[in-house]
Amino acid sequence: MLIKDVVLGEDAPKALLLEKHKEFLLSYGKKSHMDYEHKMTEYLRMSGYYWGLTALSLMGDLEHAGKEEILNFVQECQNPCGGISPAPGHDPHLLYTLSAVQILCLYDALDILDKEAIVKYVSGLQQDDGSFAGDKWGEIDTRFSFCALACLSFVKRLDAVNVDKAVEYILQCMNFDGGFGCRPGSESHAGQIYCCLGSLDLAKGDLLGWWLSERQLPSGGLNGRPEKLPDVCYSWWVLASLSMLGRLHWIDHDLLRSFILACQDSETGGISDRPGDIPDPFHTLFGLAGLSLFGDEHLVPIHPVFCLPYPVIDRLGIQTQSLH
Ligand SMILES: COc1ccc(S(=O)(=O)N2Cc3cc(-c4ccc(C=O)o4)ccc3N(Cc3cncn3C)C[C@H]2Cc2ccc(O)cc2)cc1
Ligand SMILES: [Zn+2]
Repeated sequence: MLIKDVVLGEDAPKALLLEKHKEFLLSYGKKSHMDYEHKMTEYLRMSGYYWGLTALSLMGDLEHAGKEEILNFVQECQNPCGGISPAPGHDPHLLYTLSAVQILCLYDALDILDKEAIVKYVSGLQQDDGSFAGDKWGEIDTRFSFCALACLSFVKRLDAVNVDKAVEYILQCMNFDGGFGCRPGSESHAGQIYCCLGSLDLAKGDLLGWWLSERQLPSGGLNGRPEKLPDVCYSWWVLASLSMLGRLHWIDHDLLRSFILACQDSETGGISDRPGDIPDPFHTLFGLAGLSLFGDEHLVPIHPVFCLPYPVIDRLGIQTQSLH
């Protein structure tokens, strides 16, 4: 059977180009040609900051990013309803509320936001069936369950929502193949698995561990679903999920490491989804995060549920259920 995969070129990077990635992230958005891309990614700006800043934090370089400017940006994006927008003038959404909270955790600056307002916004998005809408427009997705429960965990207010109903709903999204989808009956996807496991933070199961380990291809890369091409960001979704399941060793670390290293851009720095593609902060974070989960000696260890460096989680004194 033909397996969809890529081939790692002989000239692909074999070492982690840390300094290049720091340059890539610190200069991202400063270049003139960024005007168009900058405008076109305004709708995800808050998440873009989270991805870039967390990647820098993994490389121990957060202090070189403009803290004051970023904290002001976050404050500008909080709405009276308590929700946070991706950029000033955009609607608040759970995705960007989580990104903002994660950014503030990185800087130990949660206090600059109205926490009660955030709690009210997040709890107000839970539906009768336990699911969460992403914003006032009502799209339901297990990604938003994760955003809600992670946000409330950071501010230690999980009591503000019906966690049992949230878990009950997520379990309804578990498929026959052990995976999870966006809503009951939706196809299994590694990203949703990450979100559901993170939300549940309880589920175990060889069936799911097996489905996840089956994501590794001969190139060493991981795909998000059977028959799909490998992609660096699945290194995170799959590995973080396996880490939560206590089955991280079910993936060949060396093979995946060589795939991630091959996805680095040795010219500009940054990591792309597959070898030879354009790098971006999103894949740079999740490539580094995958290596961090493997315990790369050059990277700060990352928490598999909160996707933030362990020192940040430890400093916040947040306990997550020990899964193994
Ligand atoms: C360039 O095309 C996209 C497509 C989807 C998105 S997204 O916001 O819905 N999103 C995150 C994402 C971000 C980027 C990206 C480029 C530049 C930057 C600056 O910070 O970030 C690129 C891709 C991307 N995707 C799409 C993707 C990645 N790998 C395969 N695909 C199809 C993921 C997508 C969904 C998402 C995942 C995690 C998350 O925390 C938020 C959103 C963004 C740009
Ligand atoms: Zn990707």
